[in-house]
Amino acid sequence: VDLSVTWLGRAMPGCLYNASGVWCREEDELAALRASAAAALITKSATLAPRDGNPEPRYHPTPLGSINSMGLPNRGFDYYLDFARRYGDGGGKPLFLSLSGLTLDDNCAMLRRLAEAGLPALPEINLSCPNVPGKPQLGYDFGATAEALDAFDAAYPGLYGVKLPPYFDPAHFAAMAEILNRHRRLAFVTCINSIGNGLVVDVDSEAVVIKPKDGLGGLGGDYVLPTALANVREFCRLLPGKDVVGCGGVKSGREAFMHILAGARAVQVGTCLHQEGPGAFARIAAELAALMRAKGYRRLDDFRGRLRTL
Ligand SMILES: O=C(O)c1[nH]c(=O)[nH]c(=O)c1Cl
Repeated sequence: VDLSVTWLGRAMPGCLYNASGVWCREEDELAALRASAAAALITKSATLAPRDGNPEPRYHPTPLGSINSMGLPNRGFDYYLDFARRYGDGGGKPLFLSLSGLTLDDNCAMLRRLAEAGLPALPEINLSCPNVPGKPQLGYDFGATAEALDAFDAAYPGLYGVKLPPYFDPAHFAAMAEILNRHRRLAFVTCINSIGNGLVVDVDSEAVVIKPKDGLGGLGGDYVLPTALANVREFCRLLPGKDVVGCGGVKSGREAFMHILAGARAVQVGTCLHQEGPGAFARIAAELAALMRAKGYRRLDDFRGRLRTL
């Protein structure tokens, strides 16, 4: 079976890669991803200047997934741009740079610098970080999102994507789609980021499990799979001509299959990668291939977007 993906004028040897933020903050982590069965790489969301992020504990695994309030710890844009310069074409594995400026000007400055560098790396602009105290998620402010995308178009001449927060209402899917469809070079959306501001409680300690925001953090893993699939399927329907990358709750070939059935062009792995490490990509790919073989599918196009309704 063939798990390869061709999109954005690039070819990927498979369909799985990391979710931004997981195993991608440091150069050695990115090198491990590149050496793994991941079919692409994306860097930790960059701010213009380096950041330490929120106080620890700020990540906590649970039986059903994870909660995090990292607070955008990253090495700063120059570090990831330098990595991208030395990455070249990555031996056939596309590189994406996640950008999460604290202001619109910062995002535009990073986009301009990326454009000037003239590298194959593509930006995935993060509209959905839920964990910077005092900073609301851009993706939940439709006016601000519309303004930001106009500025991104002016700052960056190439193809770009955005990382969206989960939406939970058809009116919101429609409102976002109306805005996103105004932008021809906005070539892909990644659905979803963590479900923001959940609260995990430890019965024994009678306490929360992470320090920032009195325990509030973004949820990942099993908690988010149905929401992720809904966002993938709705935006595939509402954004003709754009690609949707599925992210959320992928821990085996089965969830990867679900995301592609819902329409995903490619699939990102977050919480499961954090817990298992880069070996997860070979395992999930093998499971997906076995599932495809059992169903008589030879390539992803044989079933992508074919989710049946009743
Ligand atoms: O706290 C974080 O660094 C973080 N955590 C998330 O779950 N999603 C994001 O986009 C970011 Cl930027």
